[in-house]
Amino acid sequence: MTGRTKEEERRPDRVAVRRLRLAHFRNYSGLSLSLSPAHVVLTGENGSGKTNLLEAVSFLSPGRGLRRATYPDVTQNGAPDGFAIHAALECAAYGEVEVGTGLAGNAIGDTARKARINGAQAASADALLDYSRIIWLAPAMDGLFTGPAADRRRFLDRMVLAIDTAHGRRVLDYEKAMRSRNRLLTEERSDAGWLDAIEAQMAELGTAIAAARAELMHLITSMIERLPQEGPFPRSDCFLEGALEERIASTPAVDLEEDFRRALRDGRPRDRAAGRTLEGPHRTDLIVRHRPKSMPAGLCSTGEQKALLIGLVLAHARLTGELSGMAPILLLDEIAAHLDEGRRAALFGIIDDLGGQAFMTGTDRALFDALGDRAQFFTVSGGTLGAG
Ligand SMILES: Nc1ncnc2c1ncn2[C@@H]1O[C@H](COP(=O)(O)OP(=O)(O)OP(=O)(O)O)[C@@H](O)[C@H]1O
Repeated sequence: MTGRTKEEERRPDRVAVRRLRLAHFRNYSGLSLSLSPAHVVLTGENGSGKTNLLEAVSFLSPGRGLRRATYPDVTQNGAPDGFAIHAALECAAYGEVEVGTGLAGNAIGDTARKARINGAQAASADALLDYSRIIWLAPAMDGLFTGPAADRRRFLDRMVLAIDTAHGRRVLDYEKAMRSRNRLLTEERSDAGWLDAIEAQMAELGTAIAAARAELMHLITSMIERLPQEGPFPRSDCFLEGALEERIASTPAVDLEEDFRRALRDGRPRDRAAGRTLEGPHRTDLIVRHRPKSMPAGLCSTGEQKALLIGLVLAHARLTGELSGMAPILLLDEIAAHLDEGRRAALFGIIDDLGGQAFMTGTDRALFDALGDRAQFFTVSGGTLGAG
């Protein structure tokens, strides 16, 4: 007997950043911070380093973080030896673990960022997903529903990490194979055998990517169904517009991988003329509709889009917690300032209920007063932190 109720047994474990050290990251020459497991509120003037700190935490997951910055950009101006981020994470499931990441020297590119777990180099930054899940919401995402499909695809692919930690790597491998195919097609006498091999790889990866996205859509839709009808953030209807994903839903019996491979082969003259691959999961779009208004998200007002996005991100956070067993660390950049008092209180209630540690920023400390001792407060100024 554990003495825990069924409800408690289902609750994901809290993962908390207990120590954070930064070296040469953005405007932080060096930072050493001890934290309690409570939420973290960072307030300070514009340009003081609040978002930079959230960005550093976002680098404790694979990918290019909440700003999608290049690694030279996040390295402090003038620092010759790259940047380093170290954190001690605490979780009931594994105790405490030291994770680290950084970039040495002038290395650039997605594969260059290294990850260390308890001092040992990991095969890739994907290993960080075994110790925490990090989900963010930042002002840069405000145009998600009106901007390019590529941004929504990236958002979608990050959501898929909730069910498949290898998904990000698969997407990168697919894109690399596609770039090789595009290059080969432009050559005057391209090697047909080589093209066959690349297309077979694209078909295998592309079908797996589409299947994982379709599965995620199914799960997120069921999660949204379980949320209260009259919550503070509107519910969304999400679906995928993409040939492969649609066929997975409508004709599951077909051998999609073989179909896609054949489509790529048959499409060579068309793609050669276009100078790029015109069919595949790299063209998929995530369509989001505002359910109460029955309207495409892109047609909603700025405030409505923001509320819809918050709702979607919180639904994803809940799903991630349920599937991984770890309540995600939330990075909420400049969110509280855009909400009225009622919605702000509701947001604080939801993040408590999700069970994870949340990092929040704003210029006005008073907006977070309601958190009381559920949060630790810091003021940020010129890349240094003081008690808030
Ligand atoms: N590579 C870098 N090296 C040194 N400083 C940098 C680097 N990149 C950005 N900065 C500085 O970091 C500061 C911005 O910090 P940040 O975006 O975290 O501000 P913020 O506190 O979130 O501000 P706001 O309230 O305006 O969003 C700017 O002054 C910028 O010049």
